[in-house]
Amino acid sequence: MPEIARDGVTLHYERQGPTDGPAVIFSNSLGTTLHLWDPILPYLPDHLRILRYDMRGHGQSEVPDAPYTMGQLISDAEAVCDAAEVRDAVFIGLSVGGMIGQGLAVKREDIVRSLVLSNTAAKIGNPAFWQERIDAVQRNGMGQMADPIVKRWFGRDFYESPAMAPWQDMLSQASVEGYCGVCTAIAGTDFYTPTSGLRIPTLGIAGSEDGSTPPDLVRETVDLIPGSQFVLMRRAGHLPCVEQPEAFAGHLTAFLQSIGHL
Ligand SMILES: O=C(O)CC1=CCC(=O)O1
Repeated sequence: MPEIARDGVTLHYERQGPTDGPAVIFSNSLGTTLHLWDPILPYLPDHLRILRYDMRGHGQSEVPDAPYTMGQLISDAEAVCDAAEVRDAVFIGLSVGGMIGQGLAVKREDIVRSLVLSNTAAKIGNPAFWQERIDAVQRNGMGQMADPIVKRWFGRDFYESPAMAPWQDMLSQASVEGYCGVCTAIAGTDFYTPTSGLRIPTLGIAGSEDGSTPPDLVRETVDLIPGSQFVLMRRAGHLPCVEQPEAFAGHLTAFLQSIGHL
């Protein structure tokens, strides 16, 4: 079970694929673990070198006391990439994972050669919105909050299907401390200026039914980066890699081909 310690916090990560394959890093969303990406793995090319990790406060990574900062989340991702000796990679980040990707791309050009920004933005919500979420989670616990949050994650068809249950369970099992710590990091992040300076190939992915980061918001962010591509996935919500894994992997693979990463 590979893990590293940074800043006194143990971070869990997993690797798949050949060590000499083209590298991709996956970074997941608030309240999820690295298993968020399980559904797309069977549809990706075999020779990719895949790195996934759990953010601090999530999955099998340690849960330090909240609050956390975006700088800490970015430095954690950087430390995982350094430990796994991953360079020249495509960073695929969903929601807060996409914020981490934007920050790491600014900080470490040697690690992030290209970005996939799925269901994310340079700024998500505002401090009052996130404080309300923190208060509600601290008052009610993750178990009670999982249903209203998951309702915002998925398009209607998926939300009403039995396939939704494991994802609601994942959220119910998240640590309140870790969840609230990351909410604070998101609340304090506005990457419009640094992201506007990025000059790397970028693909934006949005879901037509995403209530958390609607398509216009995703598009506004990827348009900050000249030459970026954008895909709208219809009938998908905030987690299209879960709802439509084959289509999501198809968009990803086509992008990797288009930038010569495959
Ligand atoms: O859980 C949500 O409300 C959606 C979300 C916002 C940032 C993130 O990572 O997930």
